[in-house]
Amino acid sequence: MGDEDWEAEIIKPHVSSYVPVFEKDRYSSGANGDTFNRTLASSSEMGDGSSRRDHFMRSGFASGRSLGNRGFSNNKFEEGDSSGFWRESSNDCEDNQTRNRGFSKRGGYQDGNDSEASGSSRRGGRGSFRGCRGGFGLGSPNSNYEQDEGTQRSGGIFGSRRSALSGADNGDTFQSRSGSGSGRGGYKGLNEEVITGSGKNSWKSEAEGGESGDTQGPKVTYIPPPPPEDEDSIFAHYQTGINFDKYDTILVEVSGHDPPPAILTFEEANLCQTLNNNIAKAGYTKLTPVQKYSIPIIQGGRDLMACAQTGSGKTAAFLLPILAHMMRDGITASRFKELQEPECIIVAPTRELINQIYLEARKFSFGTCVRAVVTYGGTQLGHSIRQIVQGCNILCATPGRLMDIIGKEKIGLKQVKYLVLDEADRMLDMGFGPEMKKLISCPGMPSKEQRQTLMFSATFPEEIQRLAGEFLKSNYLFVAVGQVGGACRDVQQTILQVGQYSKREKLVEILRNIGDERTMVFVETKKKADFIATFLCQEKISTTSIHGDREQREREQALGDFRCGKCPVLVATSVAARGLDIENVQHVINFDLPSTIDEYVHRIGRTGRCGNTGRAISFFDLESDSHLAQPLVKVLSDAQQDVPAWLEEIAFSTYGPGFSGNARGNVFASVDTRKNYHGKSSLNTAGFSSSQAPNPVDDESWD
Ligand SMILES: Nc1ncnc2c1ncn2[C@@H]1O[C@H](COP(=O)(O)OP(=O)(O)OP(=O)(O)O)[C@@H](O)[C@H]1O
Repeated sequence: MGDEDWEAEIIKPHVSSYVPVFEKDRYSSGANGDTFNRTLASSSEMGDGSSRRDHFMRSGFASGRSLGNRGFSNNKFEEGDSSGFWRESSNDCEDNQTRNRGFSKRGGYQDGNDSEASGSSRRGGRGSFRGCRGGFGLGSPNSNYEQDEGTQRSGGIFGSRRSALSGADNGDTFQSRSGSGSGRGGYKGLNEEVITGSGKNSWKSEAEGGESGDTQGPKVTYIPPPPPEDEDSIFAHYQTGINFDKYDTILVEVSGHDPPPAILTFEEANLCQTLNNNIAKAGYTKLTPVQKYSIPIIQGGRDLMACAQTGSGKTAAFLLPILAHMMRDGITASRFKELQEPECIIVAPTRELINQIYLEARKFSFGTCVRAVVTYGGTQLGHSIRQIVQGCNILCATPGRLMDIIGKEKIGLKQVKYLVLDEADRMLDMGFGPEMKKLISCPGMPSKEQRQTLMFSATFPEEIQRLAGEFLKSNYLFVAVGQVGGACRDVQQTILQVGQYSKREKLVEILRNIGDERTMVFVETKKKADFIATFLCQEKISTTSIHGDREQREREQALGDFRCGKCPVLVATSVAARGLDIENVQHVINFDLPSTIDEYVHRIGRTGRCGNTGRAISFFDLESDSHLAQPLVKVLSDAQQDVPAWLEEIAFSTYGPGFSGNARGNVFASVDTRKNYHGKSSLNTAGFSSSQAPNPVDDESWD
């Protein structure tokens, strides 16, 4: 049972997770088809037309909820028991030792139960971090420990995972977040809505619980700010980097029957004038490899699984051809209807990512009659519904919220022609796979033969590829740009051996050297995100944080402050690992390495995007990260990075003499698995792959 999960299970109705924006100036201190046409070409070869070779706290301060009863002692973070500092391997309950500690010397933090309203004017002692509701230390030892985001956290994974817990020895009450949710059974996207029962209207969730008030927790009232209306903001973009043209040298492999030829230019895509105008306004002059191959495939009506490195333009690779089709075929202009029937549904695992995709859809559909709408958890359902009923051709949604809206009969599926799974490996793993299966078997959803299904990611474990067959037509095409699951070569990767007790010191040292350059710091748990953000705040490094225990408003604020540079450091859990496209992120620091190599690839892909360069530094803890040595060596060598000798040694000693860092192990799907698949499968009993897929109980707040 992972730490994160316990946290997520606990409901505390009123206190939000408040994690601050720390500002310096604010404080004084498929198994189908066995014959394949394979096209292996580098885009540059395509480019010169010659040879497609055929074979191939706001200041303020972090959440007291997470650390409410913990604190500092002697100006140090307490470093727990045998489970070690912040490994928190047992669970969130913690033992008595680490609870109920306040700051014995530093102090200056708020009572963990301050409300948002009251917290804004509070000041701690030493640090003067204002604006907190919550805060570290000083939480009431008898308070319900931890807090849920509210009604959207209910139900367990695949039903009632646990009912109730009583806190270890200290009187804390641990409430299962299941409550009525677990009673209803069903599946939730972690920290998110509950999908329940069967049949019409059986998806109860935040919507019904929160908004109609018949179940647990407070209403979700957050209404996100409206998207920008002015053209400059809609088309704001950052520059491609010096390595953008090098994309052309990446090998591309297309497998499956009868793939259409790649296109080399936007003109060849034969898009309508409005789309071309929008592409130009977005600053796109040249296609990226994944776009060169995916656009004609999608325009040709084929299903697609596409794997391309982080930051290489996968979003436009599906949006542009879908929009082109819509324009060509003509769509019913959006108009008010109680039941909307979108032609396209796009799902992605996190709220911020789906919102980003929505903004891209809005940008490319600017000036057309196509209306995109976004809906995601943590926001008021009524608001989403009001947006939807005004017209919806493209619905961008997180899975839980999507099922809610369908259950409320605001969205009908009959007209769906395009179903897009972004971060598809994540969407099909144990966390979201069941929900996606429900989606495709919803009443009205056209069968896979009748719709076009498109999957995109930078990573595609083999098991997940096999599962995907259920969603895709048997003749789907597989596009692999570079090594499937490989890291972006524009990211300079450094692995440092840092023991858990030295990590904070090292982090500060690195951040001081970095100065004001934008940096994402990844940690493994929500609590630690708060903790490290606070620590950096103490060190007077302007920091904010994002994780699943923060309210949506706070998450968006944090992201906004990071994007605009107000807070150059963002401490994040894996909720921010995938898809987020933030300008000018020059560094990623893995304070903790993630549990899977795929997650590592996604995390470091927040930098080095679109031909820009970036740096990733990862702390490798010998005690806990040895299992990653082998895949790390492979990722590093595939991306032509230096591999430290010590890491190779660990990889070798862990995996024996057969291991070669350069050999293709079974770490990644190197190719379309249909070619390797001989009926073997490592699916678990639920029909979902257990390997590679993040363990949902350890998982972060995916929506
Ligand atoms: N052809 C292009 N020309 C210029 N910029 C582009 C082009 N295609 C995409 N971009 C820009 O590159 C950035 C990265 O694109 P995108 O977010 O779609 O990457 P991705 O492949 O989906 O990454 P990830 O795997 O992290 O989700 C975006 O800012 C996007 O606007």
